[in-house]
Amino acid sequence: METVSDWTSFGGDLSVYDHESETLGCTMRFAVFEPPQTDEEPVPVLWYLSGLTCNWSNVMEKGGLQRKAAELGVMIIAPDTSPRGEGVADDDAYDLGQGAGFYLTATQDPWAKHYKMDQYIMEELPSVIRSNFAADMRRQSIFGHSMGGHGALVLALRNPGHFRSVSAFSPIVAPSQVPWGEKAFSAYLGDDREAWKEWDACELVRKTQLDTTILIDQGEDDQFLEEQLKPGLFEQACREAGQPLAIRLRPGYGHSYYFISTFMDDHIMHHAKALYG
Ligand SMILES: N[C@@H](CCC(=O)N[C@@H](CS)C(=O)NCC(=O)O)C(=O)O
Repeated sequence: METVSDWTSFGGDLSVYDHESETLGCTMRFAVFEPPQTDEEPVPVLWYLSGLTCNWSNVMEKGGLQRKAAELGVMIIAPDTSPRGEGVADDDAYDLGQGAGFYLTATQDPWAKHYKMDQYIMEELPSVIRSNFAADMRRQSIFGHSMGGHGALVLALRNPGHFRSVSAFSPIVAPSQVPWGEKAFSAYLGDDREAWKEWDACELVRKTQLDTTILIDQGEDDQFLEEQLKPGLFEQACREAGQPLAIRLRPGYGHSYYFISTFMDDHIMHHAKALYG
């Protein structure tokens, strides 16, 4: 693991690292915000998964998470959104390939060789965090934005009990039914739509419910709301399955980090309550 940058922020430490990922077969960059409490004892961990085109920097630079995470003693990890590098399959479009890993294991060429973001987030990166930081890995939660909201919901629903809480800003909740998801899943998983169900929050929640209320914030003026996000589909699936869900529509807000940073404190408080409860 190699340190790329290291800053003091709100009494804590915000640092960026490169490491060789065996799972993904490339060098990966991630950021960690360590709250000041890590000087005394290991603290719980909150994973933040970003959206299309993003890397570690979007949420760390624009999400406004440091003050609340420092106050409440939560470590935040911001991984990248896909495998990266010259030898890694890519596409010219912003919504496929590098920057658009969709937090799944691809089964189709040329993607299958490197695109295994779920394994990276669930197994390899946690072991890097456990070995190098004062992290209490028995207490983990997850949240994310857009494609990363999809990632947070899907990873929590595929691994019930692993995360103490899950939340999302403007998540892609039904990738099998919207253009972003249809494009990515066709490429990564192939044409068999049965295989898509394993990576679709609306499908997963019908089979598995979580023992925690899922929190979602969604801007009503989000340009992607009607075509790509469709939170009503998840609301209906949760209602039918008996999954507790708190979904809050926010008038006037869009899809950007101006929206995310507005409600960031709420989400960190939601997770801290579960992590310290
Ligand atoms: N049209 C946009 C779509 C991508 C987009 O809106 N990405 C969201 C996540 S789905 C984002 O967080 N972008 C980076 C940012 O706002 O910092 C682009 O090409 O960048």
